[in-house]
Amino acid sequence: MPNRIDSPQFNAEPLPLTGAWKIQRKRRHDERGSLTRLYSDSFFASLGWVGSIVQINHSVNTQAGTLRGLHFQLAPYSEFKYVLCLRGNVFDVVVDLRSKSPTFLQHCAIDLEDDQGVLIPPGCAHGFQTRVDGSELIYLHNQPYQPDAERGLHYADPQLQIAWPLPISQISERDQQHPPLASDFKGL
Ligand SMILES: Cc1cn([C@H]2C[C@H](O)[C@@H](COP(=O)(O)OP(=O)(O)O[C@H]3O[C@H](C)C(=O)[C@H](O)[C@H]3O)O2)c(=O)[nH]c1=O
Repeated sequence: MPNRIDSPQFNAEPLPLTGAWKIQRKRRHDERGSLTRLYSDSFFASLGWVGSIVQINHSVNTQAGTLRGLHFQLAPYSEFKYVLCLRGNVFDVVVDLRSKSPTFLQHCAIDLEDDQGVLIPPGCAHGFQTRVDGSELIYLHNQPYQPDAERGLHYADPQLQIAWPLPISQISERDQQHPPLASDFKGL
């Protein structure tokens, strides 16, 4: 497992799932306010990111306890996803669905607050639960949104055993209805 990677604008720590990183943005303060860099192709290429940024999404979540996910896209639209927290605090979960991965079907959960983010490699599902009202995330994707290629895991799937921190306050109909993983699920 590579060690942490540092630059003047970021530092990145490897997560237990190969190719996933927790990223800390370094905020430059001065008397006017502050500046942070959200992304740079050289730094993210050093973490394994491939291709250009094809799409950027902004997720605004009114209530604490809101749960979104767990979502992933099937090949050929499986994607690198860089999820960064702009406001608030979220319990962020990445599930390894890569059939050949030593951490297949394992997940890692990390808290993200402002100036923190997570880089998620292709073949992983992503979801989060907000810990505070008004939590906002920005997503950078290296593949376009393809609804026909999108799939979901159920947040309470017994094969995943994810310990969500709060009672769920808001969740979409669709996210409540994802089927459980088949007991012989072979992965992606
Ligand atoms: C993701 C996406 C959605 N949409 C449309 C589809 C729906 O009409 C509406 C809300 O979509 P959805 O309920 O899928 O949004 P989230 O539940 O926040 O999904 C996201 O949250 C989880 C945690 C993720 O990791 C994914 O990036 C993403 O799937 O926006 C678009 O038009 N473009 C898009 O890229």
